[in-house]
Amino acid sequence: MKIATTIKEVRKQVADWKREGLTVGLVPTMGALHEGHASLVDTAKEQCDRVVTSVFVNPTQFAAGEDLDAYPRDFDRDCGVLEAHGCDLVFHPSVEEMYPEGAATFVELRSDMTKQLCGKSRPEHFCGVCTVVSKLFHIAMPDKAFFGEKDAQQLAVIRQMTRDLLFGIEIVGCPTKREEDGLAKSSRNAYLDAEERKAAGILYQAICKAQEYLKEHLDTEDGKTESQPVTELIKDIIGTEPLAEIDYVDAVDGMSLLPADRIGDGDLIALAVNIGKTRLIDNFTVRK
Ligand SMILES: Nc1ncnc2c1ncn2[C@@H]1O[C@H](COP(=O)(O)OP(=O)(O)OP(=O)(O)O)[C@@H](O)[C@H]1O
Ligand SMILES: CC(C)(CO)[C@@H](O)C(=O)[O-]
Ligand code: BAL
Repeated sequence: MKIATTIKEVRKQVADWKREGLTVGLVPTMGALHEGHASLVDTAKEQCDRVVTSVFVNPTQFAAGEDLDAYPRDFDRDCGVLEAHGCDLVFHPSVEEMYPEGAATFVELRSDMTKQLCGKSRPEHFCGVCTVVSKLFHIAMPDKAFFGEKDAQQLAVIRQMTRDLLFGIEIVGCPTKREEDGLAKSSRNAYLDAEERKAAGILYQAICKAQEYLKEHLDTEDGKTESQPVTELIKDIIGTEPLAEIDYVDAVDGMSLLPADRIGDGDLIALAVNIGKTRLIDNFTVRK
């Protein structure tokens, strides 16, 4: 496995691969890798001849006061994980490499999609994500790029940006990997102390109850049901956990991510919950 810190090195390696007729998959990450990230690399390996993983904690997607400085970083450990999963090239640039002095161009998706869900409490976040992902696409020029469904809004935003900017890259969504109690794996789980970690299980418990509810309540005629009882059910369950503070529990259209009064197959229920100081997100797609 090669390690590159400059754009030039990545471009040269990718150009060599393309000359040989090999396909390239890109897995963008912010490091502190866990089995969720590893599953993205595994899927990329299955679908592409060569896999590039970026490890870059992107400052522009963090607002002032968020956890940019505290965000876990352990590049040596990350390299061990990536090597074990057959990654071919790791791109680990400096902030100056990705944002050269004076860089003032940003990529912004001007649609209500970025104003829903996490966009309500993180209004600048998706602009930072779109900007860095565009840069990574230009650098690695992948055939396919792999993103987790845990970050469902990010996946939808990147799909639209990729279409709008004519990147010609296939975006592949990958299922959420979970801990034994169902908690979605996340780099930020490392912030939780033992008591908070136990409390965090409430998110998945609420999701499972909501899925059970939906199995019984999807209308036989149009395959839909009212959203509010489902989101209220989730809120009530999470409300039983004293360490949990809800940011949002929303039901949205699966394509536009706009609020939906009635939901059915393909729509999304997404939540963000603070456990102590740690903000956790999770979601599921409604299935008939
Ligand atoms: N549990 C998971 N299962 C599958 N993919 C995941 C999981 N967690 C993160 N990913 C995906 O890995 C990619 C990189 O995510 P990132 O580095 O932000 O990790 P993270 O664990 O989501 O961190 P954070 O704590 O910041 O949310 C994203 O596409 C993300 O959706
Ligand atoms: C896509 C991404 C790597 C961009 O910094 C980040 O938002 C993430 O890790 O999900
Ligand atoms: N996985 C999303 C990265 C972030 O929360 O900044």
